[in-house]
Amino acid sequence: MATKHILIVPGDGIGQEVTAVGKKVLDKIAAKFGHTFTYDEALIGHVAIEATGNPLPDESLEKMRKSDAVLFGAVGHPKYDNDPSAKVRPEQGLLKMRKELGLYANLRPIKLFDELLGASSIKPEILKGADILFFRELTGDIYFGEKGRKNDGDTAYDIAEYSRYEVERIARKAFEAARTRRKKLCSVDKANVIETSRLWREVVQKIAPEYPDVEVEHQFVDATAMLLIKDPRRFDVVVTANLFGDILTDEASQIAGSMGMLASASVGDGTGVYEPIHGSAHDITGKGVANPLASILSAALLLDISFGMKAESELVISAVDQVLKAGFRTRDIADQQTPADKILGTDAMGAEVLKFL
Ligand SMILES: NC(=O)C1=CN([C@@H]2O[C@H](COP(=O)(O)OP(=O)(O)OC[C@H]3O[C@@H](n4cnc5c(N)ncnc54)[C@H](O)[C@@H]3O)[C@@H](O)[C@H]2O)C=CC1
Ligand SMILES: CC(C)CC(=O)C(=O)O
Ligand SMILES: [Mg+2]
Repeated sequence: MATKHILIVPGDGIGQEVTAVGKKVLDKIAAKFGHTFTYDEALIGHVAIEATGNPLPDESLEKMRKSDAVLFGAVGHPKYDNDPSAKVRPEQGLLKMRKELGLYANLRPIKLFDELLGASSIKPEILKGADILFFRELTGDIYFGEKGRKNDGDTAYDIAEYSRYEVERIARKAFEAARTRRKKLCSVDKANVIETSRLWREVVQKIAPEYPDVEVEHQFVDATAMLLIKDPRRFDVVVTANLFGDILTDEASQIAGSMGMLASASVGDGTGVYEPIHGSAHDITGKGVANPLASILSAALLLDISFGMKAESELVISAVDQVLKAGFRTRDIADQQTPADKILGTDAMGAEVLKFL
């Protein structure tokens, strides 16, 4: 029995809707296992800009630092997406949170629940058994380098930068994880063109002999985008830079059936942040149809990684599995065969998961 303090940071759009469900799952787990989870909430993103003018107020950051773990939703608002001139933006809050908390490793498990074989647009025989763990570097690359305009605003630039140290620490995490899985590591870069990628490959090649039990391959990012769809089962652990990891994992979400299925853990030097890989999804915000399973599975990662509560985490994953086996679906993972009465909204899906906890 443990006492833990969890910060709930729903953010914007469907972040609000799905994080509320993730919190209910944590509550139920605490009650079932006799743990005491205390909670607080903090602002980030558009809601924080509206309230304070700042996408990540100091107060939110302080609360994050003092918590044992953070359950985060998403940031983003249509108002900014189509206004390239906006200087203060919700996404700045997210990037600052990652940088300030030293969250350099973003683990994105691509796990296909068997019941969802039909939900993907990829053929079931190609998909069955796919199980990939992405390590996306999260505090470097083009997202954090100097950016700006010159020539009276007619030319824009973003600088991508990686140090040897930054590459090595994420690569080591990926090697360690591969050791506990199928012992295969694919390092993804664009070393045929990009200098940061050449450093990336050099570092991975240099430390690889320290992990002789792990089979390493290097792939270019463009080929990887193709191979993920052609033969997803060829991958075990994948390690890559921030931008490539962002794009490839949205693509890989189709292996799991939907963006609404993919959870992630952002970890590093300080408090771990657990977050769906999806954004604030303006197109479905407020409709009550968002899939809460990514937030629920993020809560499962939180229990496992930040609290060392393996049994609790496994129970959450098994509850999701049972709900899918019982035939319940949110709209994004329903297919032609799903009866209308099995297609649930966000809260109803959450309620079904709670029944199995
Ligand atoms: N981690 C974060 O906070 C992220 C924030 N964003 C922000 O989110 C906003 C929207 O960006 P988009 O490119 O539309 O990406 P998105 O991930 O929000 O949505 C992409 C598509 O997936 C669907 N989708 C996403 N999550 C879902 C769920 N749980 N259940 C059912 N369907 C789901 C959406 O309806 C949409 O059609 C932007 O402002 C963007 O900057 C985008 C990605 C990540
Ligand atoms: C604002 C973006 C960096 C968020 C995103 O797309 C992600 O983290 O996956
Ligand atoms: Mg993304």
